[in-house]
Formats: sequence, C-alpha cells, structure tokens
Amino acid sequence: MIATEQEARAWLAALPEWDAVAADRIELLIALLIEENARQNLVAAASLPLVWHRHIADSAQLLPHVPRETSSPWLDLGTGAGFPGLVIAALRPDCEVVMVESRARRIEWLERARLALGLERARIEGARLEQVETRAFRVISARAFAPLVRLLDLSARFSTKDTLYLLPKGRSAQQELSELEGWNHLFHVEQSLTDPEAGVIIGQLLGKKGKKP
Ligand SMILES: C[S@@+](CC[C@H](N)C(=O)[O-])C[C@H]1O[C@@H](n2cnc3c(N)ncnc32)[C@H](O)[C@@H]1O
Repeated sequence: MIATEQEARAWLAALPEWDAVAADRIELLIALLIEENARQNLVAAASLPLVWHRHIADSAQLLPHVPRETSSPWLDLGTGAGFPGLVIAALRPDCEVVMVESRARRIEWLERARLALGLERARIEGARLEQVETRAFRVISARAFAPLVRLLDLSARFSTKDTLYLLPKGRSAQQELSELEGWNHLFHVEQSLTDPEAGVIIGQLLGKKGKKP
C-alpha cells in the first residue's frame, strides 16, 4: 500500500513512464497546485501535505491497467483540480488526454497548468459533459465525478465495447458495482493502491440491457 510521500515517490519512480522529464512535470504540477489552492478551493487543504500519495499516486495507479498502445484518446470526466487527467497527461504526454470540466475557474486553472507543463497533446474541454460532442475514446476515467449509474448514463455515448473504464470509486466501489442494474458490462473492482478500503472499477461497458448491441 502506498501510504506516504516516500512510498509514492518510490512507486512512481518504478513506472515505465517515469523519467527526469516526468519527475519535473509532476514537481511543477504540485507547486502550481499549492499556489492555486490558496486562490481557489481545488483540493481539501488538509490533503496538500499528502499530495504525493492522495492525488499523484492515486491518479497514476490507473496507468498500469492500460497498455500504452490502447490508451489514446483518453477522456477524463470532471477533472476539477487535475485528477487523474493532468497526472495521466504529464506521465503520458504522447497520449491525447481530453479533460472535461464545467466550472470556469477550474477550467482556467487546468488550461494554465496544461500550458505550464507543456502538454501539447492534452486538451481541456471547458463545458458540461452533456454538451461535449460525441466521439469514441479508448479510455474513460473519472474520480469523484458522479454515482456509477449517472456516470454511465452520461458517458456511454463516448464508449465502444473496446473502451476501458477506469473509475477510482473510493470506499463505495464494490457496493456501487453490485447495485448496478440495466447495463451489460465486464466491470470488476481492483484494490486501490493508495487506500486499503477503496476500490477502482475497471472494465468495459457493453450496452443497455434489452438493447441490441
Ligand atoms: C468532486 S470534483 C472531483 C475533481 C477531480 N476529478 C478529483 O478527483 O479531484 C467533481 C468535478 O466534476 C465537475 N463536474 C460535475 N458535473 C459535471 C458535468 N456534468 N460536466 C463537466 N464537469 C462536471 C465539477 O465541476 C468538479 O470539478
């Protein structure tokens, strides 16, 4: 389990995506986040001293679930302060990461951070997800975005049977999945690496029950 900054740094350093450039990007992202959090409430202030494992490693733990060749384009729903979308884009700058966020000040922050980190393949979609033009993505991620049923209702039009959902769901993962009705899917829950009681819902959405595929 990754429970400290030291453990988070060690775990990140072992990722194939980790090199000096990635390390600089993550350090810069953290510095910018701390600065911006004094201006707007991006993350709980109490989580800032724990930023390496609570936000950086918690986001990066999604990467080993996705083969590099099937990770782009990647859609992150409700990116907010930048998690997991900005961390994914910082570690996979070759990947087209589209981050959807509807709140104006968060959109401005995400765009500023994207530019500062030099993430040319990443894009901030500053709109409500409901307004975003439909296209297919290889990966859909979302942390603390919406209850699972609503999340699937809103995002299904961006998925195909090959799209991999990666949903850090905290402590409700198993319960939300067992209560999910109305969808055919291949989801399962993986243990979170950063919280012993949290889970990540992973897998493919196959379509609404009763509908032809
Ligand atoms: C609880 S925050 C989580 C932010 C980030 N994913 C994290 O884990 O730190 C949820 C974010 O989703 C955004 N959001 C909620 N509903 C949305 C929608 N329909 N379209 C786009 N963004 C939305 C909110 O503005 C907010 O920034």
